Amino acid sequence: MSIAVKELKPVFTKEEITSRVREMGEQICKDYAGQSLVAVCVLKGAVLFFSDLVRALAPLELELDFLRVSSYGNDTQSSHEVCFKKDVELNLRGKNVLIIEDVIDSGLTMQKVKEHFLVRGAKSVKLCAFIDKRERRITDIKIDYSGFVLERGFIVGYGLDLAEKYRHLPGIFEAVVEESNV
Ligand SMILES: O=P(O)(O)OC[C@H]1O[C@H](OP(=O)(O)OP(=O)(O)O)[C@H](O)[C@@H]1O
Ligand code: HPA
Ligand SMILES: [Mg+2]
Repeated sequence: MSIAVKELKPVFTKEEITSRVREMGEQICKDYAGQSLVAVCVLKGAVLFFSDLVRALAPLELELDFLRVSSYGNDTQSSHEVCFKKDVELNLRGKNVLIIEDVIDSGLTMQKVKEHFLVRGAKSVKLCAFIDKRERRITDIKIDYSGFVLERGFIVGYGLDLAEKYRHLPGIFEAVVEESNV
């Protein structure tokens, strides 16, 4: 199966993203005032959102760490197999963990990652996702902080990829694709 991108339709501009990230940062700072926190970036997709958001959390006592999981490969559909490729390095026992993710789609990735941190002894695990995409959800994962809700559409940019492309774009776009068996 090959996937060709026919068009990139603008969904959120760089300015809309910046303003929403600032609001999310203010809310998280209020909620965690006086507490320490480990912010975990879920690589690769969350890398741009993470680096913007943590700078909006400057008043908090924060540690940063990175996890790498993958389930989409080069496709626009989840393989339903969440493959852990790199674990966090900090000891999470007794810590407040905030998972920072680019998109929740089926919810499978976050279901597995949340369970993983609870097993590692975190005191609390909350989820912050920039895009909450609803149509393909098959879990009842709770998103504690979400940037924007979308019903459908495979999106790219601001860290999100299609077959590793488009992650570097500062805005978010819907990739209109054509699939063929050749
Ligand atoms: O809710 P789900 O259906 O599980 O989809 C969401 C996950 O899929 C993407 O990761 P991907 O497997 O593409 O890896 P990547 O972050 O390296 O792009 C995205 O970054 C999320 O981690
Ligand atoms: O819409 C999406 N775009 C990019 N990666 C994704 N992973 C799950 N959903 C998406
Ligand atoms: Mg991806």
